[in-house]
Amino acid sequence: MSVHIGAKPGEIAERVLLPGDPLRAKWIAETYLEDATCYSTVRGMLGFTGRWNGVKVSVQGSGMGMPSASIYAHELINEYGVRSLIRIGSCGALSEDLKLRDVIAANGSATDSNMNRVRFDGLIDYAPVADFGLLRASVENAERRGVPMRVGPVLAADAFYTDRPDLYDRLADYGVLAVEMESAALYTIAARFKARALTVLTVSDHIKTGEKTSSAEREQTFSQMVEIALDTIVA
Ligand SMILES: O=P(O)(O)O[C@H]1O[C@H](CO)[C@@H](O)[C@H]1O
Ligand SMILES: O=c1cc[nH]c(=O)[nH]1
Repeated sequence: MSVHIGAKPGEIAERVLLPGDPLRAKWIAETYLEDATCYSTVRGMLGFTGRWNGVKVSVQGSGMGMPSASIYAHELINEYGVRSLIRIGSCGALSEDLKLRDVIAANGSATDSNMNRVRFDGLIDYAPVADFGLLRASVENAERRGVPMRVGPVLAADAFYTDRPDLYDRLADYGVLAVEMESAALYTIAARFKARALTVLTVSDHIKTGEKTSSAEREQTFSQMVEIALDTIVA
């Protein structure tokens, strides 16, 4: 077991889905995975392993924000040998032409986090990007399922409640689709340790219109995103 994950060696698959919400992990395990078992309850950040289309897959809660998600990505890759990670999260739409429940694949991730400035001594603005193979497979799987998934950059923000909504407008002008809180750290850690990562998101709220889904809907109803991610992680 690692410090933050209570699994024994071999209990976690090489392919992992990462919802921020541990109860979304539980719902996915119970709804989609065959023979799912819970391998970790450490800090309530639940993790499960089962099979999707006969292939071993794990689903691990990663918490909210880049410090939390970084811990899970680091330990999964370095202590459990995980090779492919797909974050499946909720996000706030910045782009006017997105609506509630639209699905997005994040090909790149802008961020206001200081983590990569520390990594590169403030000398480089590192560009965290998705693994191209996973991204391409997710597009193919979305098309096969008839889901009109958008592909584009997102913002990984440190703060959920921002004092700078003007920056969201500026980012939208530059084609940034939505805001969430983990993708930049996931892409960076996967690159550093030679793993593959992708982020697929569902629009849970719209920053411009104020429309929003409930917390129960965010936990248990974003099924198109989950199905695309499952098809992609086993591809
Ligand atoms: O729904 P999840 O995966 O937690 O993702 C989004 O929701 C949380 C904020 O409500 C942040 O973690 C953000 O990235
Ligand atoms: O990080 C997030 C997630 C969902 N909605 C937001 O506005 N921000």
